[in-house]
Amino acid sequence: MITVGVLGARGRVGSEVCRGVEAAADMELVAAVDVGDDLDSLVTSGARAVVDFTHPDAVMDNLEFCIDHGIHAVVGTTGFDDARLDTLRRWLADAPSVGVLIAPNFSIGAILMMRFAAAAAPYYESVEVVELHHPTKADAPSGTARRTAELIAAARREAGVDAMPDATSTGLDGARGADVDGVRVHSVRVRGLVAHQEVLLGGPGETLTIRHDSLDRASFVPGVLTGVREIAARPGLTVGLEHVLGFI
Ligand SMILES: NC(=O)C1=CN([C@@H]2O[C@H](COP(=O)(O)OP(=O)(O)OC[C@H]3O[C@@H](n4cnc5c(N)ncnc54)[C@H](OP(=O)(O)O)[C@@H]3O)[C@@H](O)[C@H]2O)C=CC1
Ligand SMILES: O=C(O)C1=N[C@H](C(=O)O)C[C@H](O)C1
Repeated sequence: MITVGVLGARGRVGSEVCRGVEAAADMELVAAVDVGDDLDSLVTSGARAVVDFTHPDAVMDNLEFCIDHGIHAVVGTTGFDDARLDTLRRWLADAPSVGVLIAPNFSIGAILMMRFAAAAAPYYESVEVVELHHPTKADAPSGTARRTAELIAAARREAGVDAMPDATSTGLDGARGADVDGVRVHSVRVRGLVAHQEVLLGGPGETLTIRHDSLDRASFVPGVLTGVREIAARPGLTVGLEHVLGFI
């Protein structure tokens, strides 16, 4: 049995993960922690792995605690830039048996969408990302959109593709979205939505649209459980569930 603690256990995704862990025959939910609860319960309950779906402002403190206490971590919380990833690598260097998996998106469709977008990106003059989420989301753009834009930019750099055409010279600030590595990312926040993304690619006389929809937060749970099962065998830092799934 893998003993699992969940951080953010009363949240939208954390509560789904708790249900998933409880339903898994090879796992036991030993700690369900949210704001106001003591992180020490992760240690006293004997959690071998922790799942974190909390808040970008909270996740680094949680991870420092887990690494210090030799607990593996599977992390869905967003907000990881290069500086944060470097900090994690430094902490993990002092705890060589601990594994941390950071995944901007745990749904299989989103991972495939990112890979399809990166594969198609060098073949089109223009590529832009539109992400659409519920209005209670803390961050913009989404972690998934950032990662998608970075993958697109890397694929285009590697292929030696020219910069995208854009004649915009006047207008309102923000109208062209955020610039992530030279790729425009647009964030929509609308009540009723869960998590959705479109990658729009265009060349002379044609467009290609790659779209993924998470219609229910249950879409994230199988990927999280896979991460929990695999993390003990992956010491150090892993970024992206695709590595665990063997896509890369
Ligand atoms: N990688 C992926 O596949 C996915 C990632 N996410 C990301 O996961 C994160 C959480 O999303 P979501 O579930 O929608 O958010 P919610 O706000 O619904 O849930 C977060 C929960 O964590 C609690 N929390 C905040 N700080 C702490 C802390 N220090 N210790 C323990 N619990 C804490 C919150 O409490 P309170 O409300 O009182 O602040 C809340 O109950 C976001 O960063 C989101 O972008 C979301 C979906 C999929
Ligand atoms: O906050 C959310 O809801 C989601 N967050 C992740 C992100 O920022 O990419 C994953 C998914 O989009 C849902």
